[in-house]
Amino acid sequence: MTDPEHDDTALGAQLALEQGVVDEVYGRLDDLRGQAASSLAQVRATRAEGTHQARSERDSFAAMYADRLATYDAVEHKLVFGRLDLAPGSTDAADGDDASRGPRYVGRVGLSDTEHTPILTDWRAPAARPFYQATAAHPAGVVRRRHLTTRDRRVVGIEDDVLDAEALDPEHRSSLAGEGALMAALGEHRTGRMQDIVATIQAEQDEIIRSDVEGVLVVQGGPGTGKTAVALHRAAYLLYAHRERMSRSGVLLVGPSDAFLRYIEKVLPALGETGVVSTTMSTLLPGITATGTESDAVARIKGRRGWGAIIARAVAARQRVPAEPVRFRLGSVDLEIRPDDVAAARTRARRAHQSHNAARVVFVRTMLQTLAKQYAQETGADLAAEDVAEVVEDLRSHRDVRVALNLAWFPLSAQGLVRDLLTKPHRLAEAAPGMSARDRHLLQRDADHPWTVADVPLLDEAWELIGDPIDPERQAAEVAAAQQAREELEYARSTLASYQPGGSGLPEVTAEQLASRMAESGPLMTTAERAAADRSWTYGHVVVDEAQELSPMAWRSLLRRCPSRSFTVVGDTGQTSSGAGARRWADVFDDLDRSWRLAQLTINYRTPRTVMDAATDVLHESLRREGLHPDVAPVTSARDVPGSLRIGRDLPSAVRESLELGGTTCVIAPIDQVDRLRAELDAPGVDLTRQLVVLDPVEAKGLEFDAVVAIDVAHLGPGDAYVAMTRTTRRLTLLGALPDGLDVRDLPHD
Ligand SMILES: Nc1ncnc2c1ncn2[C@@H]1O[C@H](COP(=O)(O)OP(=O)(O)OP(=O)(O)O)[C@@H](O)[C@H]1O
Repeated sequence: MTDPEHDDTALGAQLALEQGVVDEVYGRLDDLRGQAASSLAQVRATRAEGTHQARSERDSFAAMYADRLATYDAVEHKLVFGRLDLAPGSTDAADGDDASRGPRYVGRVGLSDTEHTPILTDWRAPAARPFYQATAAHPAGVVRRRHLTTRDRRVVGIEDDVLDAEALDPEHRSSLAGEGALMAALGEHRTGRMQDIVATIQAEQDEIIRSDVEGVLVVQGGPGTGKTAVALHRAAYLLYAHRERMSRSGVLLVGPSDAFLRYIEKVLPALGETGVVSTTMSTLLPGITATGTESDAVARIKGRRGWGAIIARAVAARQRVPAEPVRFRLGSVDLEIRPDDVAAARTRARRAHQSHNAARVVFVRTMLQTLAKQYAQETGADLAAEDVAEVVEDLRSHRDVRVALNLAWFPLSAQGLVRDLLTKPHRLAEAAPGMSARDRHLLQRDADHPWTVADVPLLDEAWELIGDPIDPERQAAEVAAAQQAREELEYARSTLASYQPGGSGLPEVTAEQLASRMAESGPLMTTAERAAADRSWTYGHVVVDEAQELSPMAWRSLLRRCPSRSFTVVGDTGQTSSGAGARRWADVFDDLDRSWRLAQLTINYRTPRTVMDAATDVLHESLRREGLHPDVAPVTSARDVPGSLRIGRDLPSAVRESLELGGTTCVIAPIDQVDRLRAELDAPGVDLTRQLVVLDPVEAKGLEFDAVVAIDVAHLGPGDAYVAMTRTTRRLTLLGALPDGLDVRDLPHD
């Protein structure tokens, strides 16, 4: 028989014991923070004297200490959340740690005491893995796993999983206590900002987070299964486990919307990581923001695979051999630009395998030399090298030559080429002879139409083939910058050792990171900032969220950003709303990367079971009606909430009652109603930190709210209806036209 009073005392004693450990860890964090602050103050107080080198060194170290301070601040919340008790004699190959050293504490970062003894294990370290992976069937030497719940710096709860009950001594057995940390996290009110899940990552999620960095990993999972959370934690894990490679090349995260990027922006910093470039497809290319809209039919045409060949043909069409010789006069000599010579120069330039604009230099040089030879033949002179150079320069500046060579090999820009294709029917017909006249007609638009998201991969394709606009000054500056970067890396390597504080528990700063800060292009520019500004940057890893929305052309663009094909792709083909998006992952990846692998997530941590089951019925009904067969696996909700699904009476009362639950409420409606509803409810824009927002289903992708009021779900496509119905953590109220497939008999009507 259990004695409640004894249980309380035992729990109190355990809480006090854990508080002691947590205090020590925070004490160490405070010390390190103090050290970093004083180092920063010291560096800042140093007078920036003399050379550029000395100044940039000072700035770089100042930035490094400022970064450390920011990291210490970011990990403050829930710094310690786990404890592993290992069976006596069990050793861990990862760090040689063994049970005799006492329990192992797991937290956001790794910390050691002043004697260099580890006091906190980084959640990403191999030694922390059993915290997420150990089960009763496979305890991995763990006797007990303890979840610590802290508020501010206070331990307020403990919860134990006994993995090896045999090995537990009676004293330990009586100390088992605590509410489910996971359920507690799931039950919290939403704030409009995603929180990390580091304290409660589940085994199937951990498996994906730590999966091998190489290759394309596709994670399919229904709504709320933690795909976004897993993708972000995987990015943090890879930055930790492959720091050298990732700090040099960076990690790119592609999300569905700016609102989504704001929603998740706090997660990686809270995991101690800031070096990730976040973007949407609309802003993938530096200097271009796609704000235009267009019909789904047009987006679908633009998303088709064949555009690589179409754009290549459009570029090749600007490398032309004239039908007739072009005659001109240089001084008193008659010369001609002959079709055969142009054809030969064109072949030579094409063989250089460079972009159009870079190869143009080869073409022009070849043509000028050919014409200089013709000049020598015509004059019968045996020209010395300087004379040839002079003739070449005269030819280069000759107006007729310039015009003829431009016509033969036109200097292009990606924007100009794509705009021509979309606004000049003859250009598109020439480049896309296989496209139907109807599709070509659909694509045509006015020249001042803003870029759309479906244009971005076409622009990228063109940019790849055409290269940057020709700018000799910039080319020279790039060569000089590359030389300087090499020197700075050498310098950073040689000086870094003396500055590394050591024993801080934080990842060491690499020479590459330091050198990148010293770069002339801006002493405080990080790898991430430089990567974001450079279209041709190739990343160490790319994470793509809501990946089901991307077209085959968008995938081509993204694969270009990481030729080593290290990708984490998360999505749900049941939620696809773009006509150009994916219904089956094999259709996307079999063509792009044969070695792609699939992982599945099956537990919904967001949506109450009643709501999730109804959403699934509606999805299946609408897919059946539309004859669609996406790969969707069944999803089970981790919990239910009484009264979580209801039919509303009218908008004001549905919104009022939703807001009364506390936390956030979102009204989701077909796009043509959104403006009116925003005005009516005084909820303008997409500010997720407000208590009430109005969104269309595409804007709501990836987000979640305490309560959702979904209007006219019957008028939404299958993916959009599924998205709208699965955004809530507590209550879904349906208003207006109800979707087919919903069993309304037992539902409460307001
Ligand atoms: N292991 C976990 N511990 C605590 N919370 C979790 C866990 N896994 C997921 N969650 C929570 O569940 C919710 C849904 O997660 P997330 O947004 O990552 O799902 P998703 O699969 O991307 O959803 P969707 O496809 O519907 O946008 C989030 O609030 C997330 O914090």
